[in-house]
Amino acid sequence: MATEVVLGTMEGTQLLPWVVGAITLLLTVVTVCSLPSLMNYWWWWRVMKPIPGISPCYPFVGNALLLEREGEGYFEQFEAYRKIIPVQISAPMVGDWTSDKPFPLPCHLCSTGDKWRSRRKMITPTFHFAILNDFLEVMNEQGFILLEKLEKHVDKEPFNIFTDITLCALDIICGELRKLSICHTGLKRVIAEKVAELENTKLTKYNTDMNGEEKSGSKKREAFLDMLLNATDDEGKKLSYKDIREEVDTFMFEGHDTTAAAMNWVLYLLGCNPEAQKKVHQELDDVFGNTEQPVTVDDLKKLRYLECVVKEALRLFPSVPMFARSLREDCSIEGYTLPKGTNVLVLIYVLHRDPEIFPEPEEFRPERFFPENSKGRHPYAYVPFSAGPRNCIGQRFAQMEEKTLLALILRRFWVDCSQKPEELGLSGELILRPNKGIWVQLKRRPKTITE
Ligand code: HEM
Repeated sequence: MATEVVLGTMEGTQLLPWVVGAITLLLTVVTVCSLPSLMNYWWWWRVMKPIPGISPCYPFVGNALLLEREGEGYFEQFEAYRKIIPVQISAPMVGDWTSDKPFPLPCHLCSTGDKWRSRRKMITPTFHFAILNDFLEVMNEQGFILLEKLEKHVDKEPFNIFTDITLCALDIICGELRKLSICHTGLKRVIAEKVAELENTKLTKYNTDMNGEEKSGSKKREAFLDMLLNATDDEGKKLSYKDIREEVDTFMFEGHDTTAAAMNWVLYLLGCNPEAQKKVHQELDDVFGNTEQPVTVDDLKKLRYLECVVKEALRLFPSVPMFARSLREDCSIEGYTLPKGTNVLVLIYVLHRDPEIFPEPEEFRPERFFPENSKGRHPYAYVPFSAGPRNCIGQRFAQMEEKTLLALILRRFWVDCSQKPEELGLSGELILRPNKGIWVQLKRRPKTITE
């Protein structure tokens, strides 16, 4: 027994140097491997340190955990700093997705470099004026369906209008795709059917042309999907199934949530500001008289006050309240240098509340956007659709949809809203929306004749 204990101790003593050696080696490898990151972090820390911000901010721990993460509080905390505020998670060692690496989700919105450039070029014609005008028909169609849904609320209790508007926006952007949004197998089948349909159309067109017949006067309305199927890059290459699926996902997401939120905010703001609503009604009466005809492109051009209302609502409640960029070169803001590679968040919500540019920023004043009042305003002081080459590709589509649906709704109804700002449940996520909905009361406008 005593011999066994002595032998065991000797084996343990012989193993000890191996264990110590292995641990030392491991620590050396870890230190050498993390040295570049540590040096980089130290350098970053030194450069960012002079910028006043949320304190305390400890190395590696950062200060992001001190941020208010909910709704209005999230944005309000930034207003105190106004121009620039450094936030460290434990940057730059984590979360560096906006640089050269693609975002983990495959979509146009999140793609970078050559993929984004090529996609953007292919898709841009889809948003051409002439094509957008075709969408006006869909917007009117869906708008009238929405009006019928709203009819049952006239002269009744306040109700949450948010879902009705959102579903209408969804129907406009994707028509038959709506039912397939979460089912990619279904989408694949629709794409295959569309490809076959397209080939058929080409064949029919060829036969017709060969027979010297006149082209049919009724131009078939193209849906987004048809346009994506026809899009080609510089070398004439078409998008693959996977590419189309990615783009459909992007349009479904970007193309309805944003406009739906924006229209809801307009109804909320007009419901709380009867004087502005009266001006909208006056304009609608001037343009449409007593009729309920579908809205035309010419009508839209005449709705100038409504356009200012839409702009002012997007100032106060920008559907996309912030966006991120990675700096390609060093940048100087307010005398502080932000080094190349820094990830920055542009807080549109805060930018649009700068009292030097928009006096009494919390007030809803569509007149701010009258041409005479916008003169001299910095072009980047108001950027609900972002700016530069990565700005919103759907801006004109969104403005057309907003004005059309709002004209249809407000032509027929008077909107009342007594919801207080604190009852909105503002959520500062990717899209700025009221978590508790928009509660309005509808009254029929006396002048309109329902068809
Ligand atoms: C009121 C409505 C809308 C607002 C406020 C809005 C706002 C924005 C903003 C701020 C961006 C830049 C985001 C970023 O850089 O991270 C953006 C990008 C984009 N938007 Fe919109 N959007 C609206 C409607 C639409 C619609 C209707 C569509 C499509 C039908 C659309 C499609 C896109 C796409 C594809 C991008 C990415 C562009 C690119 O990176 O090349 N948006 N939008």
